Amino acid sequence: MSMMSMDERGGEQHHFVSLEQKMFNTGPQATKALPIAQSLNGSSSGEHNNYPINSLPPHHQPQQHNIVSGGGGQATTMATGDTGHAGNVTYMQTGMLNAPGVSSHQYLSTNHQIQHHSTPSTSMLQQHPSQHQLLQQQQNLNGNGSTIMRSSPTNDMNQCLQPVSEDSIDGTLREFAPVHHLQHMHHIQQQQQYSMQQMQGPPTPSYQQTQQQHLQHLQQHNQYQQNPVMYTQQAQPQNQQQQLQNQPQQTTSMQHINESSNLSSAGSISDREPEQGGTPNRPVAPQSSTTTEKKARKRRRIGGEDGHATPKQERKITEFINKQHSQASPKSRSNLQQTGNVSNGSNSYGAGGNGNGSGTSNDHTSIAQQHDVYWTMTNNHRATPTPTQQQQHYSSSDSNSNSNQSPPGQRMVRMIDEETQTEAGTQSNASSADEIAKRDRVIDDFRRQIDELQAKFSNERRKNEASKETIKRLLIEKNFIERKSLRDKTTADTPRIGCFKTMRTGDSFRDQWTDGYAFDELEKKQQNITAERNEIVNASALLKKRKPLGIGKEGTKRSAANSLNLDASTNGMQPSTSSTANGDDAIFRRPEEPKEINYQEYIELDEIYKLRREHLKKEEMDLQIEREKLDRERQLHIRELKRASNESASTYKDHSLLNKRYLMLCLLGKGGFSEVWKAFDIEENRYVACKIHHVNKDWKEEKKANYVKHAMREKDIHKSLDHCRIVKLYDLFTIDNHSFCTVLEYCPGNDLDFYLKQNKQISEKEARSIIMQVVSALVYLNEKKDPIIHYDLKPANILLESGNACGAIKITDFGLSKIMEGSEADNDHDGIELTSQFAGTYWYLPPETFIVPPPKITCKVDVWSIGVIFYQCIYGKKPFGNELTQQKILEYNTIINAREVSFPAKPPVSPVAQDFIRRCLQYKKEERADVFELAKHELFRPRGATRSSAAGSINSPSIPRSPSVNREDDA
Ligand SMILES: Nc1ncnc2c1ncn2[C@@H]1O[C@H](COP(=O)(O)OP(=O)(O)OP(=O)(O)O)[C@@H](O)[C@H]1O
Repeated sequence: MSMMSMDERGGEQHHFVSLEQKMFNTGPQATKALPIAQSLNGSSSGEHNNYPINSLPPHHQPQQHNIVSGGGGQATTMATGDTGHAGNVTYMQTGMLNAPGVSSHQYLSTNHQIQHHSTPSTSMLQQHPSQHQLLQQQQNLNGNGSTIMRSSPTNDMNQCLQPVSEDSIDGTLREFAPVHHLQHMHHIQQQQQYSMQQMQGPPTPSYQQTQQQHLQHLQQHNQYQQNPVMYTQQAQPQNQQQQLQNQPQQTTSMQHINESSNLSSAGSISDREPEQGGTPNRPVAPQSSTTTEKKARKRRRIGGEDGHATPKQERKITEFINKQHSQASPKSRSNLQQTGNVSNGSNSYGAGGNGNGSGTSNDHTSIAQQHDVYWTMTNNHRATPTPTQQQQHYSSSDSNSNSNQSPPGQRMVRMIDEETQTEAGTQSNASSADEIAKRDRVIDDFRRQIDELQAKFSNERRKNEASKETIKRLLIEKNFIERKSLRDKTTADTPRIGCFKTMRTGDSFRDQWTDGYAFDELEKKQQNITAERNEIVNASALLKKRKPLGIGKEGTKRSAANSLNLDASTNGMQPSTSSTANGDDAIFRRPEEPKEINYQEYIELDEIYKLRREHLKKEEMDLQIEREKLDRERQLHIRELKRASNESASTYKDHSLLNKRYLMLCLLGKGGFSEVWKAFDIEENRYVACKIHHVNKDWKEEKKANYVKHAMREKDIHKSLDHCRIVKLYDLFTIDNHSFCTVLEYCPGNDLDFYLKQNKQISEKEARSIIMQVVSALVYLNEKKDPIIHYDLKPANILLESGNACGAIKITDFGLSKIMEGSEADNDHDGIELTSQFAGTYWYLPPETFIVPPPKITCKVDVWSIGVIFYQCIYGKKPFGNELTQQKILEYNTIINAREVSFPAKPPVSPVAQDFIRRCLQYKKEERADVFELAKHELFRPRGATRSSAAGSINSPSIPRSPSVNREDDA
């Protein structure tokens, strides 16, 4: 029965409530049962006194299973039925047993009563006390009565998971269970008969027989309890054989069972009954409502109409498995895990039981809920049970006593009777047995599939975990190698490039940079060049003095004479001096009179000096390049020294795994209150940049709160952004009380600031490419419903993916960004309040942000920043306050006075680029271009597009185009 029909069957439930009431209304006989069982268990509470239930074979335990595993009798009480037999007598009993203060032994006692009641010749109510005596005797005979009779709650939980309801999808169990059940019931019956005799006279030999049989039976049960799997496996082949190979025998056997004890049907009936409509008076259609067919129907629901599982059905089973596994008691869960077959129930009795009702895990809850309701109702009725109700309850468990029942009980009896008849009809139907066998095979197939999937899944999970571990290990290994090579390189470079040395300055010690030998070498080279240049200058001057007179006019006349005066020792570079024999002359040497050189010699020397000068110039240029290169190396070297120093001082240096997934690899950089780590996300298998924000412990609470507020706002803004030119924010998590981490898309390469420091300036083309991408990102930010002002656009926040100016860029750091919410955005001249004046980087902020009090700001703040960045890229310096510090900029009101931008003559820059810069750096924000205007600027017009169309467009360039300065791509 579906959950729906369960709900719809409120009346039926009520019916069982009535039965429950009856059960409580047992009169003196019934009340005797409780103390008896309690005394057996030595417990007064009776909560877990499972005296009889433990002595029952597993197939007797659906009710008990429900009782115990329900943990209060709620959730799993109805676990037996994928058909949700709310109208099941068993459920009713179970529900009752779940009640506080009502123990399972009560149920069992009652159950036994039911069995006795089924014997027409005996009155159950009379027999009950003697039954208890018999059982006590039985315990004594066993000598192990306590073990058999009592069980811990945990055992009960295990038993719960071991199944055994009539709904079991394991046909074998189905066959096995009733036999065992019947045998047991039969023994009890015999015992009861004997007890009757005993009251009349001494024990008879038949009692001995009975006792022996019962002993055997109890042993059998013990065997099952000790090892349900083995027990089941032993039982299974016989039953399978019966099913698959010898259908007639099976039928006979079943008939025999029914003949030998009609009690056998009690258990089955209780489960099947609701399938017949839940109304006892409803006529039973023999063909359609046979037990086997109902079983088959249940299986069909589990296995599919055609006997093949659909994915959905498979999933359902899996769900059940998972759910059941999660519902199982810790002990039983561990048992299941130990088997390595959590959800598989195909091989063992117990497991089969677990698989029982596998398609109904979802139903369990609802059934349990119903049960809950039921139990509430039951409790309400407990106070006023009536004898009739009790009678009805007993009747409901007895399939053969319908003829003797009072009208309310008769309904149930009739139901049971119909069920019994149906079963008999079923047993004679060989084709149904075939069907069952077929279904069983299908179910086995499903179980195998589930096994395989489970195995596959756990295997994949294991592999996945192993892969993660391997990736982590390899990354760490690689990182160790990289760190070592970086360290080695730094160490090797240090003497050449330089290092920080701790120097004393006044009272304090400071790290001071000391250049390495490469700089000394460069200096020496420079000195040599300078000396050589001086020599050439002097020699050239002398040569001019010795210039043959005739040159030009009478050069040829003197050339011959001068040629003799050349001093070989000076190699034509120095004016020659010669000493005379005179000692005075030797001491006070007088420069000799320059000897005359001939015209030819003069020309040659002059040529040589010129060439040498040119050569020196080239050498000096090379030296300059070398120096610049060395400067860059020094920058990198210093950066690496600082980075390595910060890295080794960081708490995350030992490859910390943050948030269980981010493996810290190397420190990328350290900002004011943050450090950015290159990390690997082992969940997503990608590199990320983890920006760890540290809140200073010594800060006042207000400052801390403000910092966190900003960070959270940054996160909120940033997380909503998705644009290829904007670094993505993946995650944010707290690390401890003073730090949290934002996880960003990793951008290999440097930021533009570092690149510009390295290269001073870049070509207009490269700069244009970068600016075009930045504008594209800004357009995106401005097209949002609530536009966003970045407010901190600067080269340091433009990341170069390829590490140079030729590739893609991404903008980052939304720490100062602002949302222009609602209507504010609509009014271009209005804007939003500037709440964080003087935050940001002053060289890149527009004049309005320095005015006190500040006017409202708009997205044109970012437009100004773009103008400054573009200018800096192509001219290698900032347009305003280039040489000043932030402090000085404030002091001198540099930006407030930045009314007009001027362009250096060099390098030559196209007027379009200059116009673009002018449009950005308009002093008044009202006259400044907005982002959309910039996006349409002629600067970004593709090559080949006609200028004429653009000339009169929105840009209306304020400067006429100079024919001499063209854009590079005009050519
Ligand atoms: N997503 C990223 N991918 C790669 N490197 C990054 C990323 N974000 C930042 N970095 C690098 O990390 C370093 C530090 O970044 P951070 O933003 O903290 O620097 P900062 O701007 O100097 O600090 P602050 O945020 O205090 O202004 C920089 O070198 C930057 O290039």
